[in-house]
Amino acid sequence: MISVDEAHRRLVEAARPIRRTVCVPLREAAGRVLAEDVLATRTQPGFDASAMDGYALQATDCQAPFQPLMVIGESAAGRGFDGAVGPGEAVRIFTGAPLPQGADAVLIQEDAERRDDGSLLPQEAVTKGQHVRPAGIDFAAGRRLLETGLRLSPGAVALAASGGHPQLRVLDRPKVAVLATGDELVEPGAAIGPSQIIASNGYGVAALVEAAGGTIIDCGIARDREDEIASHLDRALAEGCDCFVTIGGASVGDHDLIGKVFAARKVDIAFLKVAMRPGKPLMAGRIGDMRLVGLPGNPASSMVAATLFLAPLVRRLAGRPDRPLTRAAILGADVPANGQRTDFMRSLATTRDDGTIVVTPLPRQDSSLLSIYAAANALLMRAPDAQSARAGAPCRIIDLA
Ligand SMILES: Nc1nc2c(c(=O)[nH]1)N[C@H]1C(S)=C(S)[C@@H](COP(=O)(O)OP(=O)(O)OC[C@H]3O[C@@H](n4cnc5c(N)ncnc54)[C@H](O)[C@@H]3O)O[C@H]1N2
Ligand code: MOO
Repeated sequence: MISVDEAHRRLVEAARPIRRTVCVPLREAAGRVLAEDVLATRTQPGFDASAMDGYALQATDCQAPFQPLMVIGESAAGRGFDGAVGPGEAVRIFTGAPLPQGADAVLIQEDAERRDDGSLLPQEAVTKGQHVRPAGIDFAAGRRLLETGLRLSPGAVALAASGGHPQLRVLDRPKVAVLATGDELVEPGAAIGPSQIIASNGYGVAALVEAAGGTIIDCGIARDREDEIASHLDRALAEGCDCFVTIGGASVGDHDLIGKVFAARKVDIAFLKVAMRPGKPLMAGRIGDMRLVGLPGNPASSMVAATLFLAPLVRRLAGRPDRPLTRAAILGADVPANGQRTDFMRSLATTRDDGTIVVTPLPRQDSSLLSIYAAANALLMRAPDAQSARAGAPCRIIDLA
């Protein structure tokens, strides 16, 4: 049995992003990871542009004592003025419109008096370049706008659009096959016999995988037969899955077959047990590039192990940056001394006005209780052999939301 940290090193920290890439339209690009640099195909703005509504003119014509200027035309966004602005002249201009030739500044309309004869009398002086956005002030053609490996934010997507890209090449989503195992399992909504239960864990695990950037291949439910489980594994391998996840059958009972299947398929084992509660019977390994994760069957065990290991693994494979797993909090209640395994207690965390997070374990910690797991918004992490601790003591939590 190895520690949580060592298991994390072997499974998560050893993983590298997958190499498959796909092209996606911009509308689907947010949140994806760029697979190549994005260069500007154009200069932005492509022309000197007005930053304000007002009048384009020559700054030397807009100094006290002010003289009237003749307004010779208009430049609007999308429809520039064709002529040139000479001495004693001005052009009505709007935000985003091209600065006409000859002009070198914009007088905002609040500082301009239009007279009955149509001429313009400035009320304030302007400096050369005032309220003008020079061509290329945002970026020039050829500039690298976004770098390979970046996770695309909404702003980055907009920048790619402005750079002239209708689609982007991004990393493919890691393909994660999920197989529930157990003779007792039926799908939700199906007829359920005596001594059967509903296969619920896969739904929670799939949601975690998808939130981490993976895509799910739902293998359904396998009976407790080695050959049946192994054939799902073989198919996942043949389909080029990046990860094959089993649920249940990871422990030591006669019908717990995942270890046997791993052995039969010569899985390169990373670990077979982790010193944690819940989730001790957690297995991991690889065959070639495909990672295998055997999650324990108890619902809270499955979800805790998937939160701690599978989701960060998928983030890694997806090329997303790692996130710190834990954060600081204080205890909202006294807690007893811990045993030898790292304990992850299903808990409620609340944030005080001063930002302090206060965490209180829920009253029942049995790993079969999904009602408790779903009510929790955090896991209180207790180190192996931790002493009992009083309310108010510092601690670490893992967010579940
Ligand atoms: N003698 C020992 N017995 C057990 C040990 C041990 O060390 N020695 N470990 C216990 C721990 S800890 C856990 S956790 C469980 C996990 O064992 P398995 O991974 O083999 O899980 P199963 O036996 O297949 O199932 C356990 C439990 O969970 C239910 N289950 C299974 N799959 C699903 C699913 N997809 N959705 C909902 N519920 C599921 C299953 O019906 C069982 O009730 O082993 C302990 N035993
Ligand atoms: O750790 Mo099991 O995962 O205690 O229920």
